[in-house]
Amino acid sequence: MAHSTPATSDHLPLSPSASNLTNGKPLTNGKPLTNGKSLTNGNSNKYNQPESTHHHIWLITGPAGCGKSTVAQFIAKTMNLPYIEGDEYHPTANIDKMAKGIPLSDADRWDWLTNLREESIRKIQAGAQGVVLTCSALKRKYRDVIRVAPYYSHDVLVHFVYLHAPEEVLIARVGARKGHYMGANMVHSQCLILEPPGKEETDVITVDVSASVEEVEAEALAKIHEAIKRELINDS
Ligand SMILES: Nc1ncnc2c1ncn2[C@@H]1O[C@H](COP(=O)(O)OP(=O)(O)O)[C@@H](O)[C@H]1O
Ligand SMILES: O=C(O)[C@H](O)[C@@H](O)[C@H](O)[C@H](O)COP(=O)(O)O
Repeated sequence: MAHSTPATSDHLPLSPSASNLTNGKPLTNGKPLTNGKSLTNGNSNKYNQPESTHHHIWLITGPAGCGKSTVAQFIAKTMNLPYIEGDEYHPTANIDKMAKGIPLSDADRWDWLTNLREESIRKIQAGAQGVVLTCSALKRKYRDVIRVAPYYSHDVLVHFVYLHAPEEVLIARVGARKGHYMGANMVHSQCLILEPPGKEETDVITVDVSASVEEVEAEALAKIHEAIKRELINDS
């Protein structure tokens, strides 16, 4: 994937950079994608979710080993939505760095984050009802990069599903995972910079992932359904 010169670490990349998929143009002209029609039709619809008039970015977030990929694949499959694996969008330089145990800097992350936002919007514009995206999004300013998605595509709602567990649980899970560039030695650096979402971040659903995979998946799905129902109430 081609990447432009990274944005500097002291500003948020609110505008698309040269590498963005839209050539710097907003992805919509401010028109809702649905013309006000419902995107789904009750719980038995093909999306397996409550009726919604919005498109969604469901960002599954948290440090390495918290279960982002595991939970995201389940949610995407259950809700019949495309899955964007954030790890696949890192430039080689980032992967090489992480594989050597060197934490990424803010500057290393900006283009990655904007690309994830762009790819999410592109999939929605191509017809997806929503997307399920994995990204550690450890700091609030990283989450804010995704939060500006509605600026480019007005009816998109961004939700974060924040998976958390004690550091020792994360270290054990990353240590047991095979074939991933991220070593267990990286978990501590991630926990050091982690800014857990505060109460003011009202678009965040929090799930304790100390429980079994099945329990965590069920809780995340139930909380997503509740969030969609809350939207319906707010819209009415
Ligand atoms: N709730 C859970 N209980 C036990 N093991 C889990 C749980 N969730 C994920 N795992 C395992 O932990 C490891 C890390 O999960 P993964 O989904 O790759 O996390 P992330 O994408 O956040 O780094 C994987 O080997 C996965 O099978
Ligand atoms: O599965 C994992 O182990 C993580 O998702 C991991 O790959 C990593 O956290 C980011 O992709 C790197 O970015 P950050 O340093 O911003 O977390």
